[in-house]
Amino acid sequence: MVDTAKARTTRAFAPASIGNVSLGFDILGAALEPIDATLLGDWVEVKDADTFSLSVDGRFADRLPPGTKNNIVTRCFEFFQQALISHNKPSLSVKMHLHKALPIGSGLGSSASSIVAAFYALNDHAGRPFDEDTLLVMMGELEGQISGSVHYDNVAPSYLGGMTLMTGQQRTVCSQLPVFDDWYWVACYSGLSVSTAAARDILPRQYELSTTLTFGRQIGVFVHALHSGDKALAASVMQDVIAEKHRKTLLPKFDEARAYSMSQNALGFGISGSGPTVFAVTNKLDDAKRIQTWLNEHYIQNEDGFSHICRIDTAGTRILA
Ligand SMILES: Nc1ncnc2c1ncn2[C@@H]1O[C@H](COP(=O)(O)OP(=O)(O)OP(=O)(O)O)[C@@H](O)[C@H]1O
Ligand SMILES: N[C@@H](CCO)C(=O)O
Repeated sequence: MVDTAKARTTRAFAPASIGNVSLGFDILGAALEPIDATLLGDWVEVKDADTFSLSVDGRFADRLPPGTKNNIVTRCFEFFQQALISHNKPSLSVKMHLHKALPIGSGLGSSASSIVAAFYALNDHAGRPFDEDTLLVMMGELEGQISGSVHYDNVAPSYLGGMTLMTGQQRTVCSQLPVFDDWYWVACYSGLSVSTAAARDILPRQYELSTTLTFGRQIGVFVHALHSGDKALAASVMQDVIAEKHRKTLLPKFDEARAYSMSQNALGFGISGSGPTVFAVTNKLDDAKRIQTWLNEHYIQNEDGFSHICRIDTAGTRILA
C-alpha cells in the first residue's frame, strides 16, 4: 500500500512544436516558446498510487476522447510498464494527470506534447532507467500509433527543444541544429481541427523527380545556412514543395494569410505540421505584431483559435515544480 503522505509526484511540461517547418517534411521540427511566457504545451503528472487512474483538466480537456483507455497518456503508461518489465526493471505503481493545453488536431504537435510529457515524467519518476534515444523511439512509436505513421518531427523538438533534424537511425535519432535567436515565429491556430491522418491521406503517393531534387536541395542548403549563420540563404529555401498545395485546401484564408505576411516582411510562411496552425517568421517584433493582429482578425475562425509570437524553445521538456 502506498503511504499517501509520502507519495512522490513528478510533473513534466512538453512544449508545442512546428512539424516540417515548410522545407523538411517529416524530418525537421522546431519547439515553440511564446515571448509572453505562456506555457504553450501539455503537462503530465505522475504520482505514487495503489491503482492506475488518469484525470484530465485544461482548456482542451473536453475535446479528448472520453474514457481513460482512449487517452494516449494511458497507452504511454502501458507501453512504459511493458518496457520496464522486459528490461527486468521494477514496475511503477502510479496514477497520472494530464493538463491538456494544446488543441487536438491543431498542427501544434498536440498528441506529441502529451506523449512526450508522459514518457518524460514516467522515466523521471522511475529513476531514469531509459536513455534519450530509447525514450525518443518509444515516443515515436506512440505518435505513430495515434497519427497513422511514425514521424519524429513533433516528438523530437518537444522533447529536446530547439530545431531537430531526424537522422533515420535508431541511435542518435535526431541532430539538433543551430537556430537564429533573433527570429520571431508567429503561430496562429484557426480554431478548426484537422486530423493528421486525413491530412496525410490527401498527399500524393509519388512525386516528380524535379520535386524530390528541390526537397533535397532545400534541406541541404538550409542546414548549411544555419551552420554558417546565413539568415537570408536559410529563409530563401523555406518553401514547402511537398504538402502545402494539397493541404491548403483544408485551410480557409490560407492564401490571404500568406500574402499579407509576406507583404509585411515575413522571411517565411507555412503550415505548422498538418495544420490548421500557420506560422510566419520575421526578424522584427513590429512585423510580427502586425502579422499577429491580421491573423487574429482574419485567419481565426472561432473562439477556440489563438495566436502567439514565439521564439524557438531551446529547453524542451522540463520538470515543473
Ligand atoms: N492526450 C491526447 N492528446 C491529443 N490527442 C489525443 C490524446 N489522447 C487521444 N488522442 C486522440 O489522438 C488523435 C490525435 O490526432 P492527430 O494526430 O490528428 O492530432 P494532434 O496530434 O492533436 O495533431 P497535431 O500534431 O496536428 O497537433 C485524436 O483522435 C485524439 O482524439
Ligand atoms: N510531419 C507530419 C507532422 C504532423 O503534425 C505531417 O506533416 O504529417
